[in-house]
Amino acid sequence: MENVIELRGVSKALKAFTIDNMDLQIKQGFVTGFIGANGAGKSTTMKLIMNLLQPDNGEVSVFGLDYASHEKEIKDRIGFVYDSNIFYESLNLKDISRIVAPAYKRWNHQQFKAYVNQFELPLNKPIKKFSKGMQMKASIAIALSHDAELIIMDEPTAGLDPTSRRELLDIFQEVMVDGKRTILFSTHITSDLDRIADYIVLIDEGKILFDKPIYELQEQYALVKGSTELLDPDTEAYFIKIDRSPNGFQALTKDATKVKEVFGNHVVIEEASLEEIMFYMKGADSHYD
Ligand SMILES: Nc1ncnc2c1ncn2[C@@H]1O[C@H](COP(=O)(O)OP(=O)(O)OP(=O)(O)O)[C@@H](O)[C@H]1O
Repeated sequence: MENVIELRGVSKALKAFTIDNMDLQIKQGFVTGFIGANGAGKSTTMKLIMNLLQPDNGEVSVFGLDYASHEKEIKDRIGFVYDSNIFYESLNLKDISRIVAPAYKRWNHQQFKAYVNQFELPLNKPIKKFSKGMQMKASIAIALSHDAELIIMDEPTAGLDPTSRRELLDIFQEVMVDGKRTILFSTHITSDLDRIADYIVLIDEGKILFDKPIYELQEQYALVKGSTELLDPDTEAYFIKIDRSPNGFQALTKDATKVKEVFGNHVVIEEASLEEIMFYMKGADSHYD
């Protein structure tokens, strides 16, 4: 199985927001970072993947299975971290592990205790008295303690201090070592992705703009600066978006090699960060790849 998650022609209309005919494949054995502006549709897509929302049209399959007949099996094999606390607030971690454990076939209490120790979480304190970062760590400890093959996390590093964030990224790398697991997580902190992501999916206004290996983004995408005199309808075609100013233009290209070939030393070509790619891709056509 190459794709652990597949969305085919998925549409979902919410009040003022639509996901229209979305296709998405998440590859097994890799870390995929899910990025996009506020309100772009990351959480909505993840809820569709988790069957917390049902599509109006199209198909969602996870591990090659559909939710209609395999919901329990699919959920058993996923570790899910949602962006708000889903546990009963007056319970503590001891109670929660007791309640959560029987729900999973392969709950590993030793593993759970190890994460609780590593994250320095109190076992007897009610979750409502945890800080936001502690609540996130608690969700992550549970998600990583039942031998899940697929780990889906909605902004797991939000609200964590820099040391905890780094520690968590190291843990994500550790859980990926056996090559069998898959991680999909959304984040606004693009430096997290530079550290651990293999693939990047960019979403904007409910549409997937691209789904690419991160090395391909680093190799092919670039920021180009030059004089506006170089621009005409033919040369503009090499760019996704062009910013013009009295001093010249700055643009994003997805074909740095071609731009070098065409413009030579007349332009300056710089590496584009994920943030810059996101900025320039906003409002671009769907599947601009
Ligand atoms: N239950 C709902 N009913 C109606 N609209 C909703 C619902 N949930 C989300 N939306 C809308 O869908 C859009 C996408 O929201 P979503 O939470 O998926 O974005 P996001 O990319 O996760 O954003 P952020 O980065 O801010 O978390 C937003 O405009 C939001 O207002």
